[in-house]
Parts: sequence; C-alpha cells; structure tokens
Amino acid sequence: MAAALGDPVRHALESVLDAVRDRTDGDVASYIPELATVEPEQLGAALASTHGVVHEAGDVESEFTIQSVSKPFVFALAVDALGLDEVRRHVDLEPSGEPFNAISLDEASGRPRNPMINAGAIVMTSLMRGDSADEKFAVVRAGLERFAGHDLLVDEEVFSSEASTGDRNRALAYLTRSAGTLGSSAEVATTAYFRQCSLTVNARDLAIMAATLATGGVNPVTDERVISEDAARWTTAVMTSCGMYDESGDWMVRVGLPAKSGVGGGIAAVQPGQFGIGTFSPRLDARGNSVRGVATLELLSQRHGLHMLQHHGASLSPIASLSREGADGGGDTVAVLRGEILFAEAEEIMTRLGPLVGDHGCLVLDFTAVTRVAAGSRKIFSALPETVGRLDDGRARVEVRDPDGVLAGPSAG
Ligand SMILES: NC(=O)CC[C@H](N)C(=O)O
Repeated sequence: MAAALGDPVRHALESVLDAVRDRTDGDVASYIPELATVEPEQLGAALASTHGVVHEAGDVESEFTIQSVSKPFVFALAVDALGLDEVRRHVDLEPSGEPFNAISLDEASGRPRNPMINAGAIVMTSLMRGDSADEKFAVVRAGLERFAGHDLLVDEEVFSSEASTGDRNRALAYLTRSAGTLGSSAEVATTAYFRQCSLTVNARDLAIMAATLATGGVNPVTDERVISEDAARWTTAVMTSCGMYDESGDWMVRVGLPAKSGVGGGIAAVQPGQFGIGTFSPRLDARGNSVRGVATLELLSQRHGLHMLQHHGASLSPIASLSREGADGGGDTVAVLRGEILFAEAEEIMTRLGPLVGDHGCLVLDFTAVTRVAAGSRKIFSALPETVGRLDDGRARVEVRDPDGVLAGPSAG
C-alpha cells in the first residue's frame, strides 16, 4: 500500500527544494507593479503522473498569477479549435532567441516569431472564439479550467496593474493588427490577454496542466479530454523549442523537459507520456524565468534522469521466445512477442522473423503478451498474413494470434 511505502516522490521533491532554498538571487517582477508585492521566499513543487496521482512539496497551496505559463495552453486551445495550418497563418513556430516582450514580427508575413513570446501569445488570444474581450477571455478561462480541473479566479489587482502599465503589449497588438495577423482589435486582444495572465493557479495546478499535455490531451485527474492528441504534441513541441525564451536551447541541454515559465514565478514542465511538474518561486533571473524553479527542475532532471532524450539503455527484445512446435521439430515456428511494440520493436520483429517464413511450416506470431502496438507501428504488420501466401497444405505461411486485438488498436470506449 502507498501509505506503508510512504511517498518517495514527495521526498525527492522535498530534497530538491531543500537544496535550492538558499538561492536568493534574482528579483520578483516589478514592471507589473502589483507583482512586486509578492512574498519572494515562497517555494513549491508538484509532480502529477499521467495516472492522475499528484505528489507535492513546499508551498503548493500558494496562489500566484499564471502569466506566460498560460501561453502554451492557449496555443493548444487555438490549434485544437482552428487546426495547425490556420494558426500558422497568424504565428510562426521558430525559437526567437529574444526576450519575451520582444518586438517580434516577420516583415514578409506579419507573423510574430512564436506563440510563447508576448507578440505571438496576444495573437493566439485574439483568435479565440467571440467578438468582445469578455467572450474571448471566457473561452480562454474555460479551457484553462479544463486543463487544471477546476475553476480559476482572476487576480483583479494584478489585472488592473498590468492593464494600466501594459503599453508595450498594446504596441505589440497594434503592430500585429497593422500586419494583418491579429484576430481582433488591439484593445480586445490585450484586455483578454491581461485577464488570461492574471488567472491564479498554484504549483499543483501547473503540474496537472502539464500532465494533461503529457497524456496527449486528457486531464489525468478528471479524465476529461481537453484537447486532441495532435494539439498536445504540437504544443509540447513549441514548448521544447521556445518555452524558456532566449534560454530555450541551453535549457534543453541541461534540463531536457519541454517547459514554460511566467513572470509570476511559475514553471510548468512536461515529460511526454510520463508526468507534468509545476514549480513556484517568485524571484526571476534576467530572462524572466524563476531562479529557484529553474534550479529545481535542473536538479530533479539530473538526479532522476528525467531528460526527455535520456538514453535508458537497450530496450528489452519484443521477441520473448522462439520455438518449434511439433514432435519432429519440423512443424510450425512460434514467436512469442511481448510488451510495447513501437516502431523499433516492429522493425526488429519483421527483420528477425522475416527469414523464418518459408515453405515448411507456419510462422506463428503470438501477440498475447503484447500490451500495445503503437498506431504507427500497426501499419508495419498490416499486410500480414495475406501477403506472404500459403503453404502446400493450404494454411497461411504466417498466423497471427492476437486474442486481445492489440493489432486492431484500442477498442472504442
Ligand atoms: N513572461 C511573462 O510571464 C510575461 C507575461 C506578462 N503578462 C506580460 O505580458 O508581460
């Protein structure tokens, strides 16, 4: 039972927080005046697994404004609703190597460089359904609430503070408006965007939101599908290349988790297929990324091998055993397959077993112990057994045993 085993993941998080707690460098954001009033010592982290368990350490209850951590999730809502092609007409998907508030606009196409910097994010918000700022914000909020799994409130002080000082963002909106890529008036876009940035979350919310990308679009706590699998993959890809602004390349090398930071002190990080992590600590480095959030994710990644490109050693062969059936050893050959069949496993099965298909006896591919055949790998097997022909006795040269139908894919419902 979990209780008897304790929560070693929580201990891992706590141990990392203890290691980074002494870092007092950096400053809370002050260009949005209200953010300067935040208690700078707060520090929390949460990890949500794709099976919906959340492990928490430190100040996971502390609420803060989501700020730019909202950007990937609004991009996700945009591509989910409009498709990638339509969204790409409004924003490019290239890392900018520039600060988050850069004056970013491609001369020829009028598109901001990517949706993770302000210019691109304001364009994404402008593409939300509805005409008024209220309508667009309602769509953003409802979407972010499905990612988080509960209602989210606006911090009205932070909203007013940014609305009264956010002229640079207004300038970006006017610029994209004049270039033809903004989907609304500049005022509508920025008002909805400022409210979006002022939604309050905690580290646990960010972990669950990130985990919803890790599962391919299903919130693992509420089990609700929030966006399509394609939209989740596209979003995680953009976080990989652009999520940490002008630190994105270095971040991928050192930490290796697609992530997005915000000037409220939050970071959401995704390990596709495995988990989401949320961190919170308000002091920021020169690029606007949380100092201790970055340190927390870096140390966690190093200690526990979380880099998405970590090589975990040769994987288990998908061919568990190969044997001859029949007393004289001249009968059928039975290959017992096992585990997850991704592309490389499908390649191994076909390459190693292909030469065994012959005129004497049948090759039996037994998928009984296979847990899953990835959708793209099913195509590798799709022609079997029709293409390999028949034996003299009329039986197929290859027989597929698949009692659970893993080759057909998951059954609906
Ligand atoms: N990096 C951020 O979190 C920036 C968000 C902030 N609301 C802004 O537009 O300036």
